[in-house]
This record gives sequence, structure tokens and C-alpha cells, in this order.
Amino acid sequence: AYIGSTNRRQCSRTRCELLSVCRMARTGRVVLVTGANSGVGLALCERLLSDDAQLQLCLACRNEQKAAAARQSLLISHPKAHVSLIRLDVGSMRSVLRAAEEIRQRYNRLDYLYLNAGIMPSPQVDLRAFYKGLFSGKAIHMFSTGEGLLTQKDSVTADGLQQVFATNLFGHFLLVRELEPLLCQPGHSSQVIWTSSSNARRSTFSLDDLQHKQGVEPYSSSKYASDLLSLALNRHYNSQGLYSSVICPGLVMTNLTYGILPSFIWTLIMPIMWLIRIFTNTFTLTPYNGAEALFWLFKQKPESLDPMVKYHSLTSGLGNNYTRTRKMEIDDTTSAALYENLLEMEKMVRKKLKDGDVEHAK
Ligand SMILES: NC(=O)C1=CN([C@@H]2O[C@H](COP(=O)(O)OP(=O)(O)OC[C@H]3O[C@@H](n4cnc5c(N)ncnc54)[C@H](OP(=O)(O)O)[C@@H]3O)[C@@H](O)[C@H]2O)C=CC1
Ligand SMILES: CC(C)CCC[C@@H](C)[C@H]1CC[C@H]2C3=C(CC[C@]12C)[C@@]1(C)CCC(=O)C[C@@H]1CC3
Repeated sequence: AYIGSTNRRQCSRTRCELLSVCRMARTGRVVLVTGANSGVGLALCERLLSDDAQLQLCLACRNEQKAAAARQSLLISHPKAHVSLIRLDVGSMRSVLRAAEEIRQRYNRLDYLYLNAGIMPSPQVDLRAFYKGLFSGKAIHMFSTGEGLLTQKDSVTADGLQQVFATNLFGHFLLVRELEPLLCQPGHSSQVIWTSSSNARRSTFSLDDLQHKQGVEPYSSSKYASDLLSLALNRHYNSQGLYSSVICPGLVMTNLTYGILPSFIWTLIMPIMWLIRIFTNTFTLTPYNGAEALFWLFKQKPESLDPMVKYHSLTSGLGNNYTRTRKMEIDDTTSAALYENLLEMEKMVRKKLKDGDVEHAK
């Protein structure tokens, strides 16, 4: 379903006016974005500040220098904006607990939590699968999802978790749990927005191997898990005013994709990608375009969102951005089972960290 466009049409004027009235009534909204120092996250911050100068924007990043540079670049275009930094390595559970404590001290509520940080370590492209896919009649599907083309090499974190799972999913889950008091406030609704992917595939995920220790597609598995988890969060927290959604930014040129092919190769094949964009619309290519669905959700009433769909940023052949929904291949039973498993894992991680502290103090 076509649901939005930045190239405003006449008919959307009334809706826009309504939205701006709502916006004025709620100035000073608090927005936290993980992985905000580059790519889609940074572009989102730019777009949010252009829309609402009163925002209290918090960039949650693991690298202080990159975060300070991102803040500086935002302040150049928005000199009066309220932009603060928080140190957060979502792949380290100790860092998540520390950052959450700091956030709870700084703010008394949180309106938007963008769970955007993500990694795809050591990606390998399967060239044979690529050539086969080109002539299989499924080329468009292959270009829009990358299905079957990519494998990654995962590693284990200091917490003993698989790195991709810890970063893309579990650290964010723990963050939501820790920020519950700020997100769930009486008479007030909040949005949790996950940057998922079209690469999320059911077949790469297993409840028996949540962390994807056994496979070679941890990225796809972690993104599918985020789709499931978003549904579970809705089931658990909607009654407390928390609404969760997932988006896909499309294929965007960022540090993540520069890990797949070097940036000069992407630049060389750019004309081919513009051509492919005519057929798929998923080649959003720039971080600004990729942030479309994240920005679109910022302007929606959370109660109106559908927990079973993914919101896709799309860019037409002529370069127009819009957001479109696609039904996800998820179900309540698997989603609830994942949630229970994550709660169990959370207990174990908390205990391990506490025991570690005691050991350290001895
Ligand atoms: N680019 C694309 O085509 C697509 C991207 N996505 C998703 O979009 C999201 C943003 O990625 P994108 O902008 O493309 O890539 P970038 O690499 O530019 O951005 C990723 C961000 O996540 C941060 N990050 C990574 N690991 C951690 C960590 N442990 N703790 C805190 N921050 C961390 C990075 O920080 P640092 O600079 O310190 O590494 C960076 O700011 C990701 O979730 C990705 O999976 C989804 C579909 C397609
Ligand atoms: C001519 C070129 C367009 C050839 C590029 C082939 C592949 C490297 C890419 C085709 C589809 C791409 C894709 C991704 C990575 C690069 C491709 C496989 C992602 C998996 C990147 C991360 C995501 O979250 C989704 C992307 C889907 C499409």
C-alpha cells in the first residue's frame, strides 16, 4: 500500500496541518537514536531536526570522537538544536546498563527510541549465486533482498554472546527493558523503531539457535529476530503506551555496504544501480532516502501502526521518496517464544555481570 511521499500532494495538506498542530502541542519531544554517528542514523537526525527544532535529540554511539563529529555537523545546519551525546556500545551489555542509567538520570520520559545501530561483519558475496540469480527470473527479488548472496563471519563478545546477535538484537532488547520507565508513562505514548532489513529471512532464524551460532547468515537471522521481537513488544507493551515498529531503509551506500564492496566499486556501478532502481524502488542509495520510513514513522500516531508490517523506505526511478508497507512473515507463537527466551537470556546475562562485579570487588 502506498502511504506517504515527501513530494507533498495537494490532498495531504489537511493531514499536514493536523500533524503540525499535534506537533506544536508536544514540543520538546525526547528522541534517542543508536548508531547515530553515520549513515542512515545520522541522516535521520538531520531530518528530525529540520522538522522539529525543539527536539531533544540524544545520539547514542560507541565511538566518542565520531559522535562528537556527528553532533558538530548537526549543529552546523541547526545551530540552536538540543543535541546531546551518550556513550553506548550496544554489543556490550555492561555498556547498555550504564548508558540506560545515565539516560534515566537525564530524561524523565522518552518519546522515540530508534534502534538503528547494526553490523554486518566480514561479508562475503557469493558470485556464483549472483550470476545464477541474474538469469533465474528472480533477479529483482535478489536485488531487493540480497537473498542467498551474502554470508558473514561472526565472533564472540566479552559477554560470551555472538557479536551480530548482541549488537543487532540483544543489546537493543536490554536497552528497551532498561528504559521501560521512560517509555511507559501513564497518559503518554512512545515509539520504539527498529532498523531491520529486507534481508531478514525466516529460514535463517531458529528458536533452537537464537544467536545463529551454527549458520553463516547471522545478519539475516538477527534482523528476522528484530521483526519477531517488535511484534512481541507490541503484545506486551501496547497497553502501557509503548508501540514498536520495524523499517527497512533499502539498499543504502554507507559504511555497512562499503564493507561488502569498496566505495569506488559502488561509485563505478552507480549508473547500473540507478537503472535497477527503475525496477525495484528498493535502491534508495543515499542515507537521506534510506531514512524515509524512519522519518515517516516519526510523524505517525503510534496507535495507527500495524504490528504485522514492515515499513519500507523506497525511491522511485525519478528519485521520489515514499514509504510502503509489506506484510512480514511472522507469527505470534514464534514471536512469544523468542520473547520468553530473551527474558531468560537477560536473567543469565544480568547474573553473570553481577557475579563478575562481585569477583572484581574481591
Ligand atoms: N546500508 C544498507 O543498505 C542497509 C542498512 N540496514 C541497517 O541500517 C542500520 C544503519 O546502518 P547503516 O547506516 O547502513 O550503516 P553504518 O555503518 O553507517 O551505521 C551503523 C551505525 O551503527 C553503529 N554501531 C555499530 N555497532 C555498534 C555498537 N556495538 N554500539 C553502538 N553503535 C554501533 C555504527 O557506529 P560506528 O561508526 O562506531 O561503527 C554506526 O553509527 C543498521 O542496522 C543496518 O543493519 C538495513 C538494510 C540495508
Ligand atoms: C550491479 C550491482 C547492483 C551488484 C551488487 C550485488 C550485491 C553486492 C548487492 C545486490 C543486492 C544487495 C543488497 C544488500 C547488499 C549488497 C547486495 C547483496 C543488502 C543485503 C545489504 C544489507 C541489507 O540489510 C539489505 C540489502 C539488500 C540488498
